[in-house]
Amino acid sequence: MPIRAILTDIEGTTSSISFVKDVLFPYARRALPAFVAARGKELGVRRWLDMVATENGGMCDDRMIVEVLQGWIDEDRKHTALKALQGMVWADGYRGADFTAHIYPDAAPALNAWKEAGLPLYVYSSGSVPAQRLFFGHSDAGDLTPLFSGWFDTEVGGKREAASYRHIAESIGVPSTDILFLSDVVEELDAAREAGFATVLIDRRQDYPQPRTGDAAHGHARVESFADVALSP
Ligand SMILES: CSCCC(=O)C(=O)COP(=O)(O)O
Ligand SMILES: [Mg+2]
Repeated sequence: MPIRAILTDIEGTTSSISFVKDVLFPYARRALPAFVAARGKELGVRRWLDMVATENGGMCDDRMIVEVLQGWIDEDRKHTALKALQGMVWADGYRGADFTAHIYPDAAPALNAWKEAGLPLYVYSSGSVPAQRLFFGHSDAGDLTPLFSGWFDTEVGGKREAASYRHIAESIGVPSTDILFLSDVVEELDAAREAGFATVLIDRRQDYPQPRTGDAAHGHARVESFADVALSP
C-alpha cells in the first residue's frame, strides 16, 4: 500500500530531546508559580489545576498544585493537565522571543518535500495541541504550521495505546495501513503498528548515542535522519 499520510512525533523525532528538557521544561518550571498566581482563576486554567488537585486528594491549595506540577516536570510525566498548562506558559516565552523551537536540519526539508508531493502531514505529541502549534510556529526553520493538516495530543489517548492510533486514522479519514508514523519511542511505534500503521523509528545519534539496531528496534524500519525515510517498501 502506498503511504497516503504522515503522522509525526515531535520530541526526539523532528526536534531534539535536549531542547525540550534543557530549555522548555526549566522555563515552565520557573514560570509556573507566577502564571498560576496571575491566571489561576481563568476557567481555561482552573480546569487543569482542579484536575491536578483532584488526583492529589482534592485538598490542595495553588502553592501545593504548583509543587505537584513542578515534580511532574522533573519526572517528565506526560500528563494531559501538565501539558496543557505548559503550553500556556511557553506562549509567553515564544512571544517574548526567549527561545525558538529546535528542528533537526533534515526535518523541515523532508516535511516540505512530502507536503509538496501531496502527502498530508499530521502531528501526534504528548505536548498539547496549542503547544505543538507554538512549537512549529516559532521554530528554528520559521513558521512551519502551514505544513500540517491536523494536530493530535493525549486528549485522543496515550501514545503507547493502539486505540489512540485507530482514533487518529478515523479522524484523518485514511486507512491506518496507509499512514506512516514517525517516532523515537519504540513503544509508541509498537502501538501504532498494532493499529495497522506503517512505522519508522527515528534514531537520532544526538538523542540516542547507543544505536537501537537489531532487537532494540522491535522490527521497525530505522533511520537516523528524515532524509532516509522511505515511503515505499
Ligand atoms: C510540543 S510541546 C513540547 C514537547 C513536550 O512537552 C513533550 O512532552 C513532547 O513529547 P513527544 O510526545 O513529542 O515525544
Ligand atoms: Mg518523542
